[in-house]
Amino acid sequence: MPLGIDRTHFYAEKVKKQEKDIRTKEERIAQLETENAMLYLKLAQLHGTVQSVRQENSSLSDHVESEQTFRKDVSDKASVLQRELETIRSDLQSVQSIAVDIPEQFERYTSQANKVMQRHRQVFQSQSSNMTSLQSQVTSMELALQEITERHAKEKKRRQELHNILMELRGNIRVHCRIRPLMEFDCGNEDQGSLGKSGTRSEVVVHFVDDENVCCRTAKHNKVFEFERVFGPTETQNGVFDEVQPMLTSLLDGYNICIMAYGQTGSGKTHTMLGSHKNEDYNPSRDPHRDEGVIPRAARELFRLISEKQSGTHKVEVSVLEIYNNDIRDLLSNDPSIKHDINTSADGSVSVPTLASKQVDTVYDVMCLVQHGLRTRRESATMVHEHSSRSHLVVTLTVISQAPSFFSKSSSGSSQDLDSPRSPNSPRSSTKNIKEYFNYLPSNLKVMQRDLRGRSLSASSAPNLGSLSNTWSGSDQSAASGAPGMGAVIRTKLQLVDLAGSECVGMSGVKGAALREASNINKSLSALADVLGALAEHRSHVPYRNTRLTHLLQDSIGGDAKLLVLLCVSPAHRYITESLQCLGFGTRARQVQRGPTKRRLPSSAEKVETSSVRPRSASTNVGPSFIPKPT
Ligand SMILES: Nc1ncnc2c1ncn2[C@@H]1O[C@H](COP(=O)(O)OP(=O)(O)OP(=O)(O)O)[C@@H](O)[C@H]1O
Repeated sequence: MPLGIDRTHFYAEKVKKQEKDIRTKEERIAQLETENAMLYLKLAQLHGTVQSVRQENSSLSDHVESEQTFRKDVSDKASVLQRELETIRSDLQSVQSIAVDIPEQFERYTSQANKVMQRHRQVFQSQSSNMTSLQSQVTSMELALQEITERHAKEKKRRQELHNILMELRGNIRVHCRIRPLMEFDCGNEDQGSLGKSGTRSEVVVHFVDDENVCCRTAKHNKVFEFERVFGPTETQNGVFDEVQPMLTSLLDGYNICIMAYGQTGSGKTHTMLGSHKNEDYNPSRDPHRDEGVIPRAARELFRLISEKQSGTHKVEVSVLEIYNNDIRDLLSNDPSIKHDINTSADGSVSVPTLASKQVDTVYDVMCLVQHGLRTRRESATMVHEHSSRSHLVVTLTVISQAPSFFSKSSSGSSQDLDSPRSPNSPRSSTKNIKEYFNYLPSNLKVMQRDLRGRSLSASSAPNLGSLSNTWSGSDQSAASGAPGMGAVIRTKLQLVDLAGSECVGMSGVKGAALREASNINKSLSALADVLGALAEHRSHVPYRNTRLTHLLQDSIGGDAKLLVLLCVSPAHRYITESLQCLGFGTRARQVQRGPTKRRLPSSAEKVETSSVRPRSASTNVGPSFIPKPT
C-alpha cells in the first residue's frame, strides 16, 4: 500500500475494482456460457448433419454396392453376349460361306426339279391318254358286261323255262328246297346224341349257295345238291309261294296238282304249308297275312283265278284228311276215328269215296275247314319241338269246272287232246272259236305257248293253233250237260300235303304209343322213298300199296299230276344226317321221269251245280256249321 493513502479507501477501491473485475468476469462467463450454449447448439446441429451425412453415406455405399453388383452383372452378361456374338459372328461367317453356294444350289435343284417335272408331265400325259383309252375300254367293257348280264339273265330265264318245259314233258317231279333259319331248339344236347356241345348253339352246316344249289358242309361231308329252286333262311313265305303260284294256273287248265312238304321233324313243313304256329297265324283270315303258308295262299290264288272266269262255271270242294298210324282219318267228319279205304279206278286215279268234302266259296271257308281239321290232327310235343305233327295232313281242293260249249265237240269235229302230238294237217277250227277260247281262258295262253314250244321241241312240227279250240273236247258233252252254252265238266284236284316229320327216334325222345306213331311215320316215308326209287329205276312193280300214304298219293306221284316236292331242311349240324337224307330224297324225286303230265278230260257224268252245297261223298258227315259265320 502506497504511503499516505488511506487504507480503507485503498481497500474500498480495491474491492470496487475486484467487484468490477468480478462483474466483468461474470459478464464474460455469461457471454462464454451463451457462446458455449451456442456452440452446443451448433455441435448438436453438426451432430445431426453428421448423422444425416452418415445415413447418406450408408445409402450411398448401398447404392455403390448395388451399382457394383449391377456392373458386375452387366459385365457378366456383356461377356456372355460377347461370346454369343462371337458364335453368331462365326455362324454368320459360315452362313455367309454357305449363302454363297445357295443360289448355285437353288439353280441346280430348280433345274433338276424342272427336269423331273417335265418327265412327270410326259408320263402324266401318256398316262392320261392311256387312262382315256382305258376309260373308254372300261365303259365299253361295262356296257358289254351289262349286255352279258342281261343276256345271262334272259338265258337263265330261258334255260329255266326250257328246263321247266323239259321237266314237264318228261313228267319230272319239281323239287324245291327251303332252308329254315336256325331256331332256339337247334341247341345241341349231348344227352340227346347231339353233335354240338351241351347247351350251345348248333353250328350251321346247310348253306344256301344260290337259287338252285344247296350245300352241306361238315368235316365229313361236302356235298352240293341241285334243285329247281332253293330258298335260303331269310326267304319269305311270299317268296316261296311265288314259285308255286304258276302251278295253280295249270289247275284250271285241267291238270292235277300235288304240292307236298317233306323233311325231318321241326324242319319247317307246317310253317311252309300253313304258316307260323305263333299267334295262331293259320287262323282263318279273309285278308292275306304275311306269315300265311302255301295252303291259304294257294286257296286265295285259286279263288282269284276263278273270279277271272265266267261266273258259275267253277266250284271248289274241300276235303281234309290225315294219315295216322297208317290209317286214313277224315278230319271233317263228325267221327274222325272211322277208318277209310282207298279206291283205285281203272284209269289209275285214286280216291277215298267215303271222305267228306265240302263246297267252299272263299279262302275263309277253306281255312275254317282246314282249321277244324287241324284241331283234330295228331300233334304232340317231342324233344325236338312242341308242335310236332304226328300224322300226314292232306288238304284236297277239288275244282269242278264246266267249260263253255264251244269247248265241246266243235264244228270241226276233231276231238284231239293237247297231250297227243298234233298233226300239222289236222283240221283248223274257225278263227272265232280260237278267239272265244282265249277270251274265256286268257291264262291258258301261256300254258299253250309253253306246251307248243315243248311240242315243237319234241315233235319238231309246227304248232297248229287251229286245233287248240278242241282242247277240252274229249267227248260230246254239250248234249250231256244240258246247260245251254255250257259244256262238259272237268274235275281237277289240288292236293296239299304236310307230311309228318321223318325223325331219329333217339333224338325225338319218344316212347310207347308215340314210338309207334314215329315208327309208322318213318315207315310211310321210307315207303315213299321206295316208290320214288322204283319209279326212277323204271321198275315193273312200284310198291304204292305198301302204305296208305303212298297208295293215296299214287296218282300224284306216279300218275299225271304236276308234282312239287318242297324239301324243308334245318341248317343245324345237329340234324345233318336227316338233312342229307332229305336232300337225297329230293334228288331221287327229281330223277323220276313219268312222261308228260296230262290234262283232265271232261266227264259226261256231271255238271256243275253252283247254287247248293253238294258234298261229293259222305255228305251226311259234313254240315254247313263247319264254316263259322263271319264276325
Ligand atoms: N322259315 C321259317 N322261318 C321262321 N320260323 C320257322 C321257319 N320254318 C320253321 N320255323 C319254325 O320252326 C318250328 C318248327 O317248324 P314246323 O312246325 O313247321 O316244323 P315241321 O317240319 O312241321 O315239324 P313236324 O314234322 O314235327 O310237325 C316252328 O316254331 C316254326 O314256326
